[in-house]
Amino acid sequence: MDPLFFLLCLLLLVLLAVVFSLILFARPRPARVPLKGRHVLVSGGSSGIGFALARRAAAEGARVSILARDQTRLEEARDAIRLATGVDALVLVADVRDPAAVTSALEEAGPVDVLVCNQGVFLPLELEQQSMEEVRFTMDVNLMGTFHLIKAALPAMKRKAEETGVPASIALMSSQAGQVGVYGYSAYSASKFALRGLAEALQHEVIMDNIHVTLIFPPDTDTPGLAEELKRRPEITSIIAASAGGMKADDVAKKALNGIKSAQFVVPCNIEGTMLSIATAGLSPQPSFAWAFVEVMGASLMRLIGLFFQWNWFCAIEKWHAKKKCA
Ligand SMILES: NC(=O)C1=CN([C@@H]2O[C@H](COP(=O)(O)OP(=O)(O)OC[C@H]3O[C@@H](n4cnc5c(N)ncnc54)[C@H](OP(=O)(O)O)[C@@H]3O)[C@@H](O)[C@H]2O)C=CC1
Ligand SMILES: CCCCCCCCCCCCCCCC(=O)[C@@H](N)CO
Repeated sequence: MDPLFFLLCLLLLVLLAVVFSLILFARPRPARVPLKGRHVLVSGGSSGIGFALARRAAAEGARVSILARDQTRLEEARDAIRLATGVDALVLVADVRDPAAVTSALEEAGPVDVLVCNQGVFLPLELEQQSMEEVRFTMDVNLMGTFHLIKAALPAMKRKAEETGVPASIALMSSQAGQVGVYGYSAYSASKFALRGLAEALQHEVIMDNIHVTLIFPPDTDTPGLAEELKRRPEITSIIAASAGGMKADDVAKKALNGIKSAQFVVPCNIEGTMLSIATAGLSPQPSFAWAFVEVMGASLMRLIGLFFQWNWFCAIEKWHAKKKCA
């Protein structure tokens, strides 16, 4: 036999063995989380990505609740959702930093099938310049707020998932800055990386309750929040963020909702995001054997490409510093 042909056959056999073992071992097992007729609660549902998500969920026949601080913006969002879909969303006024307010909001809303923890603040600044008040505020809203939501929603969610036997979902809105640390985002990246630890641990704890955890990693997304952020974002932060491009809120919402429905653990939103997710797969749960295979095969290449990106970013930082010195 031709030795080259023999080697090719051997390679194919090894690859098939990998695929076959991943089909057997990929966990948690794949599931579908239906939306029609189910209760979807979106925190930060009055603006940007959260609003787009709530509207899409309503359009797919879900009962929707939106939670945020500002009642007027919530009511405007409710009216816009009604106009677009005919669905009357429930408005919940609460600050996620206040556990008592979150608990009573969830009592008012009733049992949830899909909890989307999407509220978030982003106040980019070099840590040396940033006040600890801003650091704490970022952690309180993005991380502690998410804990409060999950703690308040989980008992009733578990009961309902058990009674109905239909899979439920807890989705957390991270960011690509929750997969790679970025200049100006020390507080923000810390708060978003933390969500990953929370999500991985939580998935272990709730899998037997038929609850699937989903982590969403959007790039820069055109929202009222981003418009505010851009007024103060350091130039270098914007240069680095530009490597992943930008998206529209509705496109992110679509990706996110598809990820939730197919019970994916990690949901990247664009091509750069997919590469980033392969590079940072770590030990995260992976229900899809096909994606598990892509992760196994892509790991070293994506590490290499990631190092080139880091090279590029450090060059940009050096150049920017040199320019600042000359001026
Ligand atoms: N836009 C982007 O470029 C990206 C955004 N993300 C993440 O997506 C999520 C949504 O972002 P985006 O749509 O841009 O944000 P927006 O600023 O447009 O909207 C934020 C929403 O969160 C609510 N919110 C903020 N603070 C609190 C709080 N303390 N309690 C309750 N609700 C609160 C706001 O309402 P109110 O102020 O009335 O409380 C609003 O509904 C965030 O988690 C963000 O980190 C991730 C990657 C990129
Ligand atoms: C291995 C291949 C790597 C591929 C490229 C990776 C590029 C990463 C860029 C990170 C950008 C972070 C933007 C965060 C946006 C955000 O969260 C703020 N707008 C706040 O809302």
